[in-house]
Amino acid sequence: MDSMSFILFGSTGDLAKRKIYPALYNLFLDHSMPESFSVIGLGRRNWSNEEFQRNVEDAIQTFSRTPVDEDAMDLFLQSFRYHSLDVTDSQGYEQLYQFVRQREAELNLSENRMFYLSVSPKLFDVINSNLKQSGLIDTAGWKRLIIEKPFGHDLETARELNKKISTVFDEKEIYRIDHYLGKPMVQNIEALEHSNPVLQALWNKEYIANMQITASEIVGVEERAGYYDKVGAIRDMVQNHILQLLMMTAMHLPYEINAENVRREKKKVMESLRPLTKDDVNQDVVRGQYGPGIINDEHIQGYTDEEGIESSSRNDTFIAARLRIDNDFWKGVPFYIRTGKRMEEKSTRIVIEFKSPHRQRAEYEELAPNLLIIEISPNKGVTLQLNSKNSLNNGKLEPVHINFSRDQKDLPEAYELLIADAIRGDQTYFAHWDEVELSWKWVQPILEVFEEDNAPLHLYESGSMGPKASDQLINEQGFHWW
Ligand SMILES: NC(=O)C1=CN([C@@H]2O[C@H](COP(=O)(O)OP(=O)(O)OC[C@H]3O[C@@H](n4cnc5c(N)ncnc54)[C@H](OP(=O)(O)O)[C@@H]3O)[C@@H](O)[C@H]2O)C=CC1
Ligand SMILES: O=C1O[C@H](COP(=O)(O)O)[C@@H](O)[C@H](O)[C@H]1O
Repeated sequence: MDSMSFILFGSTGDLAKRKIYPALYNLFLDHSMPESFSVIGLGRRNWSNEEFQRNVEDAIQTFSRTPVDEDAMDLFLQSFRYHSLDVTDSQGYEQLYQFVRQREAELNLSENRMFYLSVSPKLFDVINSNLKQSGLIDTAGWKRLIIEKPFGHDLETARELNKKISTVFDEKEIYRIDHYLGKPMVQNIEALEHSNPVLQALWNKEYIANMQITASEIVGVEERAGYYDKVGAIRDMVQNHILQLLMMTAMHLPYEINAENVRREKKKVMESLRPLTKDDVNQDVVRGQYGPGIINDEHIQGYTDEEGIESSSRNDTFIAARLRIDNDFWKGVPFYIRTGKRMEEKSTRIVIEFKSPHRQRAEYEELAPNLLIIEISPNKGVTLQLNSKNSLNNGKLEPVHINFSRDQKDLPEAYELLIADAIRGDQTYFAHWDEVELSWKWVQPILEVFEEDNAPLHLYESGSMGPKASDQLINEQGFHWW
């Protein structure tokens, strides 16, 4: 693996602490970091190297999935240095450049530089311009950019951001993080289909009645009122994570799994996704907001009573939608998605409901459908629902479940898998610009209808599975949510 500098903008922030340091540490333990590397943490605060290293160690103690090994930790931290920089100050980049080069010389590193933007999206642009002016990107080795979400606020701002970034980094150098793509069970979808001829043969419109993607959360807006009230579930979850799950599930399997092929097939899914007009939105999309309720015996206040949220807020904390993919594989198969906060359970899953062939025998009429359930998080596993005779119940046909689940703690975290891929230069599980643009294009009419407040806002009880209108949406085709 190439030696490299990992230049982390936002190294004193929440994401770095909860996800990035634990991921780097586990990769280090796993020998998935280059033999020599330098991590340069950036932020405005005036930390010494020792303070920085102590913070990194504390973060790993608190958030790593594996226990800390003191010897390994000491070795790991030797690569970490802190450099104070206000990213809006263009003068400061010269010093940063000198510092990066100094560490490259000390550690005898090749000039491979990974720039990780773990800062507010407001700063993406200024960092990008300042990198362009500085010598940092003129390297004899590779340069790569890992960029956090959200990538734009709507179609237009996403395009502007991409245009600017593209003046500094080539598409092959841009790693847009969507942490759902790093989840092991999401990366398993294509393997499941590829390696099981039984599933491969059934994975199409002939055999599938509908597909359902659910990402329900128990948590509410938490401490992110300022951010969340401006974005809602549609931008926070649907435009990125949910549409990525849709692409991963619906893409036609390429013969060879590599970044180019997977991204080409995902793009095709988005190109075939039937666009919504603003008039369609009320038919195919349900907007909800949580009201008060009870979760785990605890009284929960409604969204508009949360700190930092205006009592008049019409923001969406829940979205359900019906989507159609107009290609040869999926024509006629409805895809249903739903996501929301303050729901009954935390669960991200994909459920594939198979068609029931015409029945000859009356006893088969009441049969449950066959289902393939892919549990993504927090449980990770696959369940197949079949029907079988129960000899303890007069030979009645009843649904049975064949399932396997992975031991949760052994599985790498999404950030581990994604950072490892970026270090190796593998873009398969990063969002290509085409996917991001097509996703914004698809959600744009919904954003506009919501902006104009031209869609009902259905209140749902905290602790429920969303508003009744979401059940009605799926009932229209004779289905229900699994
Ligand atoms: N936290 C999370 O769980 C998730 C976060 N994200 C994304 O990750 C990114 C970072 O989020 P998060 O860590 O939560 O944010 P925080 O607010 O916790 O951290 C922001 C970081 O930016 C630095 N910063 C702010 N202004 C400047 C400046 N002018 N110059 C230099 N550094 C600056 C801060 O350092 P200092 O104060 O020292 O200047 C701090 O390190 C965002 O894009 C967010 O959307 C995505 C998914 C989940
Ligand atoms: O990106 C985000 O994702 C989380 C949900 O992620 P998960 O891995 O816990 O399923 C969501 O809570 C947050 O609002 C959103 O910004």
